[in-house]
Amino acid sequence: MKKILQGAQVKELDAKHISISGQSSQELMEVAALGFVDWYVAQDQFKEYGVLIFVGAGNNGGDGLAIARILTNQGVQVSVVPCFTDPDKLSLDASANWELLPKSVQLLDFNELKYEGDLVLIDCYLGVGLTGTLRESSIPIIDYINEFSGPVVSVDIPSGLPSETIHQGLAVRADYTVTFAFPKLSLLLPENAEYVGELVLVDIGIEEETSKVFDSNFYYLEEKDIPALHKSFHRFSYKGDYGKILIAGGSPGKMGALILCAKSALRTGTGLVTCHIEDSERDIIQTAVPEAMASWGLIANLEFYDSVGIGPGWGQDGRVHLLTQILEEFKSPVVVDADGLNILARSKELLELVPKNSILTPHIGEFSRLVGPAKNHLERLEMAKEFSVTNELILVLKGANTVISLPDGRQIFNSSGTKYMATGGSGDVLTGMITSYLGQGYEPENAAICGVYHHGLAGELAGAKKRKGLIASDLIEAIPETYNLLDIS
Ligand SMILES: NC(=O)C1=CN([C@@H]2O[C@H](COP(=O)(O)OP(=O)(O)OC[C@H]3O[C@@H](n4cnc5c(N)ncnc54)[C@H](OP(=O)(O)O)[C@@H]3O)[C@@H](O)[C@H]2O)[C@H](O)CC1
Ligand SMILES: [K+]
Repeated sequence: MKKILQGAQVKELDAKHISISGQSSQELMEVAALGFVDWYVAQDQFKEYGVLIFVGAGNNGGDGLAIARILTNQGVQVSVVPCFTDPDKLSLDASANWELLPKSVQLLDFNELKYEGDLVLIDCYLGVGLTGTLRESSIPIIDYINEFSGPVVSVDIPSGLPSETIHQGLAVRADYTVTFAFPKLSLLLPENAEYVGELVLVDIGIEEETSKVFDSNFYYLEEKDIPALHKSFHRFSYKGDYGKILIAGGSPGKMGALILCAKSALRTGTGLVTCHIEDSERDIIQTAVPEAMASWGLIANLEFYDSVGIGPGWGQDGRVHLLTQILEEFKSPVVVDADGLNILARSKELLELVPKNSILTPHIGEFSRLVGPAKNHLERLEMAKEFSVTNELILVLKGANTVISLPDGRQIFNSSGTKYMATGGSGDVLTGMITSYLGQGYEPENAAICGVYHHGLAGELAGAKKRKGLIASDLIEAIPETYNLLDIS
């Protein structure tokens, strides 16, 4: 899994990579530029466009000059706007790429900018080398980029955006940010979403091993990390091997949440699902999910189950005794969501009963009730880490880049998902998936990671077809497709 380093560590990371690989820094810049161009030319929406590249004096500008050359050689019409006064002051690698710039590239003076036709503006003005507050002289350049009528693509980071913090001042507001090696932390903070646009990560061949020595608790979860975390089953496996799970949830008027949770657990691969419900609701569950069983009253034989999911659509009144029973009698990790979390938030004694390594899946509102209100996402991340470490629990903080906080202090940002997943029942589906993996015998950490990643991927697959018409049931239908896509059997 990729580590998320600080912007200031990029130079050290490059230096370490260069010493290990024997590649020069200019070659690394070339790899980055080629990676960008590969992504760019694959974008159908830009097919008929020329490009206007804003280039700064540092290596971000160097990337831009290399991109200008490569795109020109591929037949794209390229103009460059040098945002520096003296080419002699360019960084070493930027200067080398300045010399290599084809004569056919038009150089445009920023103060006399006039252009015609459909253009994509590529922002290679400032990268992670930005220090302190933006200088006066940068303001007109960034203002210009933000007033540009066409699409804006920022390279590595939107110019003016610091790489670790929440930003409120002036910075490029990009439609796309194509970042190299690893996503900078600021690109993952919801408060910065207006600057970042759609985030694309381009691998530049720096081995994960190289970043091992750097100090960071933040990681970025990608598709390539997932297959190795899955357990494999064989043809003699029987339904008991796939896990027997109990879901305690649902209440009159909120049976839908439980139904979604149970169905998603089945689609994730669970062999036997039992729903613990109120007596009055048994017809609903048996009709809606014939594959599931139902139980009611006190839970008779908790030891029969491999995992327990608690909370979807449950309500809080009259549930405390049942939650206490589960937490006291079920000694293995459980999954707690929704009203299960709300009860824990009210009763810290119950929180202490939650088995170690259990997985709690709050959205921001539930997080704020359970852990406390945060003034921003950075503070929330710090609180989440502290909560996980202190209580030895796994906390899945749901959002655009869901963050999994682990008891050893690591925090993993998920990369899969789509905006279309912000729909009722999406969280219930996630609970079903994580409970399912836990019941299949996955380590709790892997259950949380696989659940979160496949949930997001199901969202991408369903979202590609249904867009804003996506509903939670579409996510469930797309779970099997995620196994096909990742070749997981
Ligand atoms: N491993 C990788 O990810 C690679 C990244 N690459 C690219 O390199 C940049 C980082 O390049 P660097 O040269 O360190 O710095 P930048 O180009 O981002 O920025 C330097 C210029 O910014 C000016 N600057 C600094 N602070 C301010 C400010 N507050 N206001 C305005 N301007 C500022 C600085 O000016 P000076 O006068 O101080 O020199 C420089 O002009 C990374 O983001 C990637 O794009 C590599 O190409 C490949 C490997
Ligand atoms: K930039």
